[in-house]
Amino acid sequence: MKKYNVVLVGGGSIRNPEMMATLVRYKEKFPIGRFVLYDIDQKRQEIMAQYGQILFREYYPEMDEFIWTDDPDVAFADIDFALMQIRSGNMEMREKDEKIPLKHGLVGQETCGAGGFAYGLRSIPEVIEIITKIRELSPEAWIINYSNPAAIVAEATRRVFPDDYKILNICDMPIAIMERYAEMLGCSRHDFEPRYFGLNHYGWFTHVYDKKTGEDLAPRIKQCLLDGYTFGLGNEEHTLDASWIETYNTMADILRDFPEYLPNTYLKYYLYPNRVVAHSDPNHTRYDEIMEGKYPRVHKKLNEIIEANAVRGTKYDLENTTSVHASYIFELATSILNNENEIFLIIVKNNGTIPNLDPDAMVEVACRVGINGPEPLSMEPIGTFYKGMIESQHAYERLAVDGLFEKDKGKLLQALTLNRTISDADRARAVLDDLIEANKGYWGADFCA
Ligand SMILES: NC(=O)c1ccc[n+]([C@@H]2O[C@H](COP(=O)([O-])OP(=O)(O)OC[C@H]3O[C@@H](n4cnc5c(N)ncnc54)[C@H](O)[C@@H]3O)[C@@H](O)[C@H]2O)c1
Ligand SMILES: O=P(O)(O)OC[C@H]1O[C@H](O[C@H]2[C@H](O)[C@@H](O)[C@@H](O)O[C@@H]2CO)[C@H](O)[C@@H](O)[C@@H]1O
Ligand SMILES: [Mn+2]
Repeated sequence: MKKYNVVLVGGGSIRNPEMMATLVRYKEKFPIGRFVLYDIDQKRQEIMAQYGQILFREYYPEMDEFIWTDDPDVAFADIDFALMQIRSGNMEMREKDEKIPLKHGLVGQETCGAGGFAYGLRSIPEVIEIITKIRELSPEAWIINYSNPAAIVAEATRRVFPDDYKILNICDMPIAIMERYAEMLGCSRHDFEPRYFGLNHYGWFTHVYDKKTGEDLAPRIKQCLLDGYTFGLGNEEHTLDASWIETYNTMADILRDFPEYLPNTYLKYYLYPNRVVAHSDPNHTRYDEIMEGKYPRVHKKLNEIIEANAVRGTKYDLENTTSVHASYIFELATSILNNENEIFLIIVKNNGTIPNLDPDAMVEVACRVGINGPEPLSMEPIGTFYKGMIESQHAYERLAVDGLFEKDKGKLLQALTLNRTISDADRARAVLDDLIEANKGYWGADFCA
C-alpha cells in the first residue's frame, strides 16, 4: 500500500499532540512514510517533537521518517498532504485582537469582528507565502488549511489560486456542534448527515439527517434546546473552559429568536454584540483563559510523558488522546485518498450551490469529498433574513481582502463599517487606527493615517 508524506505546518501548535496521536489511529487507512513538523519557531515545536518521537517509536514503527524543521525547502519537498494550522503573530497578537476592540466597546474575538479582521490581515500573506512554496516543491499535494480566520483566508486563497481544487479550507466548529447534538440525543455524530449553509463562523444547519433512516433530527434537537437542555463541560481539552460552555449555551437563545435553523455558535457575536461586550472583561479574555488553562495543562501532560519515558522507557497510553478537531481532519483526508465521497462541510466557491448568492462567494456548505475534491450539494434559495446577513458579511470579507491586496485603507474602513459587530463609521475608524498601530510589520503594507 502506498505510504503518504505529510507536513504539519505550525508544528508547535498546542493541538499537535492530539493530531499526532490521531495520525497513529489512522495508520491503516492513511499510512505515513515521512512525517514533518514545520514551524517558524523551532523552539516551540521541540516539545512536540520529543513527544512525537516517543509516540511514533512505540506506536508507529512502520513510519519511515519523522523530522521537525524550520526550513521550508526541507519541509515542503515531495509532500502528499499539508495540514496548515499557523497562528500568525502567535498568542501575543491574539491578546491584542481580543483586547483592542473591547477598549472601544466592541466585540473582542479571535475570528469575528475587528479582532478577526486584524488576524485575517496577518494570516493571509503568510498562508499565501506558504502555499506558494508548497506548490513550487509539491505541485500535486493536497493542502488542508484551517488557519484562522478561515473565512477571509479562503477568500484570499480563492483569488490567488483560483483553479486549485486541492486547497481545502475547513472549520471544525459545525462538527464540534454535531458532537454536542450527539451527546444530547445519545448517539454518535457519525450517525448524522448534515445540511448546512453560510460563511465560515457564520452559518446554520438546515437539516441533521439520521444516516440510516433518513429522519431529519433537527426538530428534535431544536426542541431539546428550547426545552432548556444545557451543555456542560466536554470530554476534550478544548471544551473544558467556561467561556466555551457559555458560547454553546447561547445557541438556545439564538434559536428562540430565530427558530428556523440551528445556528452556529459564532453567530452570538453578530446577533448580540452588545450583550457580548457587556459580559466581556477587557482585562481577561479567551487569551488569558488559554494561557492559564489549556497551555499549562497540555505542557504538563507532555512533560510527564517525556520524563516518564526518560526514566523507564514506558509504554505511553493512547487513551483519550484524540479530539473532534483532529479526527475530522483525518476523516477528511481518508475520504479524499480512498475516494469515500463522505459528506463534510467545506468552505468552497458558491458557484450556484446557494442559488441566490454571489457565485464567487466562499460559502460553507455540505459537500461530498473524494479524490476529485469537494462536490457541493445544491440547495434551495435562502430566505431574506439569511441572505441579508450573509451578503453584508460577505461584503465585509471581500473589502477586507481588497483593502489588504490593494493597500487601500479606505476599503479597510468600509469593511469594518459593514461588520455587524461594529456598524458605525466613527468606531470603525478609531479601532482601525489602533489595529494598524498594533499590527505594524504584519499586514504587508504601511497603512499610515
Ligand atoms: N478552522 C478551524 O476551525 C480551526 C480549529 C482549530 C484551530 N484553528 C486555527 O489553527 C491555528 C493554530 O491554532 P492553535 O491554537 O493550535 O495555535 P498555537 O498558537 O498553539 O500554535 C500555532 C503555531 O503556529 C506557528 N506559526 C505562526 N506563524 C507561522 C508561519 N508563518 N509559519 C509556520 N508556523 C507558524 C507558531 O510558531 C505556533 O507554533 C490558528 O489559526 C487557529 O485559529 C482553526
Ligand atoms: O479558543 P480556542 O483557541 O480554544 O478555540 C478556538 C477554535 O474554536 C473552534 O474550534 C473548536 C475546537 O477546535 C474543537 O476541537 C472543539 O472541541 O472546541 C472548539 C470549540 O468548540 C473554531 O472552530 C476554531 O476556528 C477556533 O480556532
Ligand atoms: Mn473554525
